[in-house]
Amino acid sequence: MTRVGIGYDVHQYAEGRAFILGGVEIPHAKGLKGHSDADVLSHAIADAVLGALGEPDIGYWFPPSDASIEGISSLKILEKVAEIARSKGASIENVDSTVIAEAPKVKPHAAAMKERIGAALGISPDRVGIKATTNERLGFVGREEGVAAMAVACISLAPAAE
Ligand SMILES: Nc1ccn([C@@H]2O[C@H](COP(=O)(O)O)[C@@H](O)[C@H]2O)c(=O)n1
Ligand SMILES: C[C@@]1(CO)OP(=O)(O)OP(=O)(O)OC[C@H]1O
Repeated sequence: MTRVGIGYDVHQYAEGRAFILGGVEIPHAKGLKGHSDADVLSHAIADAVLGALGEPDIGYWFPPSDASIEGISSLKILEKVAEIARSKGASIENVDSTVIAEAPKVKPHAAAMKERIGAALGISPDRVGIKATTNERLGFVGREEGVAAMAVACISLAPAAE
């Protein structure tokens, strides 16, 4: 049986922070704000997989109130999500995503992101889709106040786990 899930996340730009997306640090004048490394793409993908698994969202597994996870790499979050999938006898078939950002350019880094996300999820990079678009300068993304990401995931469940 296959199941799908959807994820969405937004992070604000912040001075003095790294810009980490899909586990890759992209050189940029501003980074993203968060309790974690603020990897908006990995968070959307994590929620998509958790949704497909019928599990609670990222904030349940990694509460923003937990001081011990301050600055956590979101690749660790994806590794945990993959572990949850394995524990339920589920295979992650593929994930697809879109980053919505005026800057920086995502495309030059997409191959590296696919490698890192794939490794964290335990799937081949060719099962990780990463696309990007600007918001044509409209809204909070257009004003460069923040970055959004959306993702979908497809998983298959072994018959015993259905
Ligand atoms: N942050 C971004 C935004 C866009 N791209 C790439 O540019 C293409 C054109 O984007 P438009 O919003 O102008 O249609 C888009 O298809 C992406 O390939 C990007 O890399 N990073
Ligand atoms: C992983 C967490 C932990 O605080 O990361 P944040 O950086 O707070 O990011 P957000 O996407 O707002 O919520 C997810 C959180 O659970």
